[in-house]
Amino acid sequence: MNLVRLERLVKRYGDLMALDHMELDIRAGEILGLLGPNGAGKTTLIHALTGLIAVDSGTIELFGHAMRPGKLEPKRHFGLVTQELTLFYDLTARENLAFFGGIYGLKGKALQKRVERTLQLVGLEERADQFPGKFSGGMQRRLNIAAALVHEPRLLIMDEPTVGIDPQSRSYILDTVRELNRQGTTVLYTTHYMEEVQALASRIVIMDDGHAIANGTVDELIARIQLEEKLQMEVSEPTEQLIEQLQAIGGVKQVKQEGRRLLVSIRPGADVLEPLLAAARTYGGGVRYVNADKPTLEDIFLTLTGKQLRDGDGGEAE
Ligand SMILES: Nc1ncnc2c1ncn2[C@@H]1O[C@H](COP(=O)(O)OP(=O)(O)OP(=O)(O)O)[C@@H](O)[C@H]1O
Repeated sequence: MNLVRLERLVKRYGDLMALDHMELDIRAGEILGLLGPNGAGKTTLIHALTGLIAVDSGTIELFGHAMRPGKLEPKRHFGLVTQELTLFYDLTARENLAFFGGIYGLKGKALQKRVERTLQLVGLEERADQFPGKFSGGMQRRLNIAAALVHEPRLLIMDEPTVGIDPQSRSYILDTVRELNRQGTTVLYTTHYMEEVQALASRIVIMDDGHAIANGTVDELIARIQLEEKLQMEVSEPTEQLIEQLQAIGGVKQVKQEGRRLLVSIRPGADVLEPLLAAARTYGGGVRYVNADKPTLEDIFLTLTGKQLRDGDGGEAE
C-alpha cells in the first residue's frame, strides 16, 4: 500500500526547475532513503509533500487525500523533522513536547503519556526538565525529532537529521529510526551520508536536477548499473603463470599485480571465488589474504550523476 504518491511534480523558481516532473511513492512500512547532491530538490520535494509550498503542476496524494497548502487532515498523520531546529528555548524539553502534542489536539493524560513515551524513545527522560539551550547539538536534534513524533505519526519525514552532530548522537538517532520503523512507522529519510542510507533504508531513491534518476534496493541498483566488483588477494608467489590462469577464468575482467597483492576486477554477479582460490593454491603458492569489495552506494551515485554526494555540505558528522 502506498502512503504517498507523487506524480509529475513541477516546482519552478523563475527559470529554475527545482522539481522537474518528480515521481515518488512511499510504501507503508518502509524506510525510504532519499539521496541527492546539494540543490537536487530534496527539501523542495519535502516542502511540497507536506503542503509547505504550492507546486506549479502535478499531483500529491497523502494517505489517500490530495495534499495542498492549507489542507489539515493529511497533516495529522505525518511528522516532519526539518533541517533547522524548531524548538522553544524558553520551554523545557517536556514542555516543548507538550506544546507540539497540544497542536495536534492531544491533552490531559493522553498527552502526558505520549510526552513521556517520546522522551524515553529519544533518550532524554533524564533531561526532561531542562531547557534545550543547555543541550549538546546532538541532544537538541533528538528533541527536535521527538517534537515530530509526539503525535505518533504514521509517516516520519526527516530532512537531513544528522548533519553536523557528534557520532554518538548520530548513532542514537539511527537506532531510534530503526526502532520506530520496527514499531510500524514508515520513514522518509533524506541525507547526504551514504553509509546512513545504506545501513537504514529498505529502498533508495536517488534524485538529481529535480527528478528521480534511480529507485531500488542497493543490490538492485548495483545490478541495474552493472558495476564491477573488486577482489584483493595476497598470494605467497605471484607468478606470471598464476596471473594468466586468473585472467582465463570466465567472469574475471582484469588482474593487476602490486607486489604480492593481486587486484581482480569481476563482472557483476560472476561467481568466481572458488576458481580464483584454486588457481592461487596451485600456481601462487597459497592464499594469504582475500578481501572482496562490493560496490557501494557511493559508487552507484557517482556512476549515475557524475557527482560526489558531499560537495560542500559543510556539515560532516565526524
Ligand atoms: N525559495 C527559493 N527560491 C529560489 N530558488 C530556490 C528556493 N528554494 C530552493 N531553490 C533552489 O531550488 C533548487 C533545489 O533546492 P533544494 O533546497 O530543494 O535542494 P536540496 O536537494 O534539498 O539541497 P540541499 O542538500 O543543499 O539542501 C536549488 O537550486 C535551490 O537553489
